[in-house]
Amino acid sequence: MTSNHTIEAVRIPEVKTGGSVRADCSVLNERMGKVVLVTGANSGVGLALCQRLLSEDAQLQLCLACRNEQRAAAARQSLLSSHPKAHVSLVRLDVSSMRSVLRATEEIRQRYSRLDYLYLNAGIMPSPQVDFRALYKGLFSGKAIHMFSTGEGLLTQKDSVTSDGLQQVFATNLFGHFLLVRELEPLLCQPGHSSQLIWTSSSNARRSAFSLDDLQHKQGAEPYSSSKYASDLLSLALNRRYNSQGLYSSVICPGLVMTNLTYGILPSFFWSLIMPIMWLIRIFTNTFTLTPYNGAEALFWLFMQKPESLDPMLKYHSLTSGLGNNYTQTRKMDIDDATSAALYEKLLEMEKTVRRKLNDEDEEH
Ligand SMILES: NC(=O)C1=CN([C@@H]2O[C@H](COP(=O)(O)OP(=O)(O)OC[C@H]3O[C@@H](n4cnc5c(N)ncnc54)[C@H](OP(=O)(O)O)[C@@H]3O)[C@@H](O)[C@H]2O)C=CC1
Ligand SMILES: CC(C)CCC[C@@H](C)[C@H]1CC[C@H]2C3=C(CC[C@]12C)[C@@]1(C)CCC(=O)[C@@H](C)[C@@H]1CC3
Repeated sequence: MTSNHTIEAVRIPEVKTGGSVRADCSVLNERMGKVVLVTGANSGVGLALCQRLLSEDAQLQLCLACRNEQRAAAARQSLLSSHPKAHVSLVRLDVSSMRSVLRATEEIRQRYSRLDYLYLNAGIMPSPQVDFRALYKGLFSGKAIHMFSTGEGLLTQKDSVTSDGLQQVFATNLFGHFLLVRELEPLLCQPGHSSQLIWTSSSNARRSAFSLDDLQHKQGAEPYSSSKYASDLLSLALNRRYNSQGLYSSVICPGLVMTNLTYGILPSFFWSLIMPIMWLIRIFTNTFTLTPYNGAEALFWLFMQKPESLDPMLKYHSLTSGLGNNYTQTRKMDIDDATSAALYEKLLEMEKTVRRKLNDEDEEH
């Protein structure tokens, strides 16, 4: 990781007109009625992002794409209780099921004529196992900070297979989102408009966990790291493919955040117990953002950027200082065009196979 840049979150500029203060119209008009779709919006970082977006822009058309109707309705209710006039709609989407992606995107295409932001945030880390021996060794290795900010060498997961015959982690964290983007292309690539794809990746993404010969990570024990590295590569490929049509893709890492995902690693009472230690570690790494609000910092920061100004080789990290101040910092990703293009080709091939399989199944019934 090289070239770090710290960036403060910017707010809509205000201008004084005849004694009254109003928001700069040129900026505001650009944002009015923007359509934002967030996957995995019913909890954690996704829900915190939605709260922050509505506090920034009351005119947003926000669509929460979630797999569980009850949890989605509860999230919508909590957003409406703090923003009663907000436009918040729901769409049922299980990103790990390709049939669900096709059904949801059909509905989204009927509902909206364009999409300004697509947050690809839903993600899983099933049955995580912590290697406590590696943790103990890491403490005295001189690489403790790196270990705490990336979790490198500390975690393995147990994967399973979906009804489409795909690896669950790959299908959820990457492939379902890839198909989502492909299906929503007409809404994202509108002449005269620019749109943003924003992936919730991770600093746990590691080149050595990923292989072009085993895209789905069937053979390893780190499907999470592999899927997040694949999302970094895919984001670059999407930029190469779609920038000329006004579509821009970026990746972020929210830092270590206390959410359902981390409560799957260690129980919530244990995290609460070691909270003072984590505040202490935060002083040295700033990557322990800990709350969903803090973790959503980079997602929120990107919302306010001109996408043309973003560098496709950088990852945007949410960071929180020892004093609790949030900021976004960029770090260069360990990715290259050749691997990214090769992954993209393989995903297109896989897409064809999946579509063929679904068509065959439809014909059989
Ligand atoms: N927490 C952390 O420390 C870090 C998290 N991240 C990433 O942040 C993202 C958000 O996770 P986080 O907020 O932490 O955890 P949460 O578990 O709180 O949020 C994950 C969200 O994804 C949804 N989701 C999972 N599987 C599917 C699916 N098949 N279809 C649709 N939605 C699905 C969940 O829905 P449901 O409620 O139905 O399960 C939930 O809303 C993930 O991509 C994660 O990898 C990255 C780095 C660190
Ligand atoms: C005293 C301690 C803080 C003990 C906790 C040890 C480990 C369980 C954590 C140390 C670093 C953590 C970490 C993650 C999970 C939990 C740890 C390994 C992540 C891998 C979670 C998901 C992500 O995407 C990463 C950004 C996290 C990196 C740090």
